[in-house]
Amino acid sequence: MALRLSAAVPLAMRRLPAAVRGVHDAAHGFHEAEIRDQLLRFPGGSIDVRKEEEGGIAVVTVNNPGRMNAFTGSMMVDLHDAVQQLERWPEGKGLLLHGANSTFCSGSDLNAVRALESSQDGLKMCMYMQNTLTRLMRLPLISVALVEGKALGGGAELTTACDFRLMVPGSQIRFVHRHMGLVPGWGGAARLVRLVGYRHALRLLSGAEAAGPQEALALGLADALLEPVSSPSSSTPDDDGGDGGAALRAALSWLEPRVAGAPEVVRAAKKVALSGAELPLEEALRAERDVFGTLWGAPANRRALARGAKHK
Ligand SMILES: CCC(=O)SCCNC(=O)CCNC(=O)[C@H](O)C(C)(C)COP(=O)(O)OP(=O)(O)OC[C@H]1O[C@@H](n2cnc3c(N)ncnc32)[C@H](O)[C@@H]1OP(=O)(O)O
Repeated sequence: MALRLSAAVPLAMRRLPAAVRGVHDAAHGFHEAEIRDQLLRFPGGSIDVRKEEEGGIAVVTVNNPGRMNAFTGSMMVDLHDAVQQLERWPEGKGLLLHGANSTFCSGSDLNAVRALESSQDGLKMCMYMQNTLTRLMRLPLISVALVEGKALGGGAELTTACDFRLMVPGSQIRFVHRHMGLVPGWGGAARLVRLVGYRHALRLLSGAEAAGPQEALALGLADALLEPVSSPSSSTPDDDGGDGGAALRAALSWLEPRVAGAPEVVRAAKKVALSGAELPLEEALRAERDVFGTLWGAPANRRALARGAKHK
């Protein structure tokens, strides 16, 4: 019973206010409304969100194919709004992030980069994107980046904000920042180190090396190599009839079994894993206890007991 009482305000929610908090706020000199207005002066492309209510999966498309899905300023704002929308989707379980026209994303739109050349403007954009990608990472959804074609610069950073990366043959993740006289600024370096370890991260960053599927798999940067099979009679929305649609279907097939079942259970799995990744051990244990307390004896747990579930 004590567990149930303490679960009334789960520690995980207090310590990981995942749904609403980024990293930077006014105390750090960051004023979101101000940079938002500035970014909206660089329009083009869109971030499209399609929620599949029945399966609880949202498909998010980075859509600026004329510029290899580079991020314009308005797309940065769109991504922020998409994440905010997904934070307010209690039935949501999964997120599939991909690029239009079978390529992932070529990073910042270089036209916007040139226009925002002062270091102050660059820092504001950096903090805006760090906040958005941190909130994306902390969504209570199991998230997957489907990498087709190239994920370059900020595009490579974006993949690291997802829980999993799936790659197709010929695709690559490449932190090209060094060639632009930069380092990652959207949180990509910090997340890359956590994914592949310090040495591999430093090698990928300092050499601006492209990681294809095999290397990415070996490093633990990618989680699976998809071998999409085209099907002319697909019913997947947004299916272009080519490999893009096939890759999307293959990625959904990978994700669906991982988000099967009751939303509260899937979301709880994400919460405890995230607590383990982000918090010191004792806090993570307390957070895990609190999340556990919300599920023990709850409907999904009772249904499983009633059916006498076996796990062969
Ligand atoms: C956070 C910091 C960062 O993101 S720094 C990294 C910024 N990104 C880059 O430097 C990528 C630059 N682009 C490239 O290397 C190539 O365009 C890549 C993506 C490899 C594609 O090559 P390729 O298949 O030959 O196509 P292409 O060069 O003809 O490009 C097609 C059109 O797309 C455009 N494009 C591409 N990337 C960007 C970008 N990041 N910003 C703005 N526009 C971009 C190209 O300029 C080209 O446009 P156009 O057809 O010439 O009008």
